[in-house]
Amino acid sequence: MPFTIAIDGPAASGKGTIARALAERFGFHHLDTGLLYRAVGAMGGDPIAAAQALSADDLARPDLRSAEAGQAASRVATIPEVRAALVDFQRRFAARAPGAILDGRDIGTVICPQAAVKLFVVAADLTRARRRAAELGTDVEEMLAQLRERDSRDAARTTAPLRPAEDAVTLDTTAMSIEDAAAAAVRIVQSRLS
Ligand SMILES: Nc1ncnc2c1ncn2[C@@H]1O[C@H](COP(=O)(O)OP(=O)(O)O)[C@@H](O)[C@H]1O
Ligand SMILES: Nc1ccn([C@@H]2O[C@H](COP(=O)(O)OP(=O)(O)O)[C@@H](O)[C@H]2O)c(=O)n1
Repeated sequence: MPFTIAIDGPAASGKGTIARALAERFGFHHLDTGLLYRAVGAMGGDPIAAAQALSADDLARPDLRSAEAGQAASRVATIPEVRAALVDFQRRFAARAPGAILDGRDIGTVICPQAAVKLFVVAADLTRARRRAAELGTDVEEMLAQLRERDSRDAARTTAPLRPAEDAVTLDTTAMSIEDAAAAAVRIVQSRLS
């Protein structure tokens, strides 16, 4: 049975960074599920048709990491049919041997409720805004407002809202370096692998 790790949490909390570190350490596959929604938002037109037609190649678009793509993703992510069209791709990925790590918003609650390990990665709003603004070279105050808007939309939607699974371990990375956060996540996974 492949080993699945679910990593959820608000924007720019450090999910992808931790997921990549775990993928490297344990030799597991990694899927940044946010790219699926970013690609659907970026494709324009009917988002439901875009989600149904999505292919892995669409995830390679260079413009998906922008703040605008994140906002567009968050808007299409409220549409139940968009979410339904993306479930199979994520679950097929989650079944890849020897193990798969998926990061997003609803992995531990909807996509992979049976995941062996569920992390809910959080950090203070301003910390997250500073990190993402540094990453994109944009203004911190503007990023803070954007992240707050996106996080509240993600948490308020009726379908697959952003929330920790009952059995998720919460990891607050506010005061952690990237190395500390990765080491903490590795320890959590190792405790479940043994
Ligand atoms: N613990 C940390 N300390 C400092 N910077 C971090 C930490 N974790 C992630 N980052 C940086 O913050 C930004 C957002 O991290 P990322 O892993 O992409 O977040 P998410 O996947 O949750 O959106 C990236 O530039 C990343 O390098
Ligand atoms: N599994 C997921 C992943 C992303 N999303 C949506 O897609 C947007 C972008 O996700 P992302 O993970 O790329 O965003 P960041 O956390 O990297 O900023 C989120 O704000 C959500 O609205 C989702 O609804 N479900």
